Amino acid sequence: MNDKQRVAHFAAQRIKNGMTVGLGTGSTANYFIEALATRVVTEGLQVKAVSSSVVSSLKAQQYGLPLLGIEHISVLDVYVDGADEVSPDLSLLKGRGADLVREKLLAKAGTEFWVLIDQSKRVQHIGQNFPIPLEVIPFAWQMVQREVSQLGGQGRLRPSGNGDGLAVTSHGSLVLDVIFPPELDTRTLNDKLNSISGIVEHGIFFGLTTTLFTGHDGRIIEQNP
Ligand SMILES: O=C[C@H](O)[C@H](O)[C@H](O)COP(=O)(O)O
Repeated sequence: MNDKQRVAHFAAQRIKNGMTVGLGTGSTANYFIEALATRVVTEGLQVKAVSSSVVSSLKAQQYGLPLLGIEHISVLDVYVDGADEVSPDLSLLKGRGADLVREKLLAKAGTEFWVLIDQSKRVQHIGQNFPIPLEVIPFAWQMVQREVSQLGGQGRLRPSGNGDGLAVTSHGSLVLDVIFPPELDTRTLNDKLNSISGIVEHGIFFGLTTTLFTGHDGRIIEQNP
């Protein structure tokens, strides 16, 4: 078992009977879905799941987890997902995939938001290893690019996987991957990005994590903000 599998398994043991659980997207979220489904089968655990992407829906379906459509809920007991970066104040960078909109909606709808990572995701500041993904309304991308450049951001549209087109998210947006000056603190950047018209959603998850579980050398470290 690697650290991602171990942390996913650990979090799945924390789910209680009757909970509505949001399922994240990515390899760690997939391990969590598998571990949760195993409890449903072996222990008769009763849960309802809401998925953040087509991929996690398919995974949940494959394991027989009962799914609710996101349009049918307004609140969750817990949302469980991975992250691309986590800073010491438990801010996150997410969105290397294409499911940012649903991921942030579910993170906000969760009474709790559990973040599952291995040690490689720990950073000193958000944006250290990856640009910040901004999901933008396609016709507004140049206006958004101009606004972020006034904050010192250097952005380019994300190419599609094969490189001969543009990446389109599951929400139908384009993605501007933007590198911001490191001295711009996460809270300020989060506030500024929230206020730019044309940005549908962005990859900074500020003040949302309720518990961080880190798998590190076979141990689980649990932290609250
Ligand atoms: O959009 C992608 C999500 O933010 C993932 O949670 C993130 O990329 C982490 O993925 P993984 O668990 O595969 O490292």
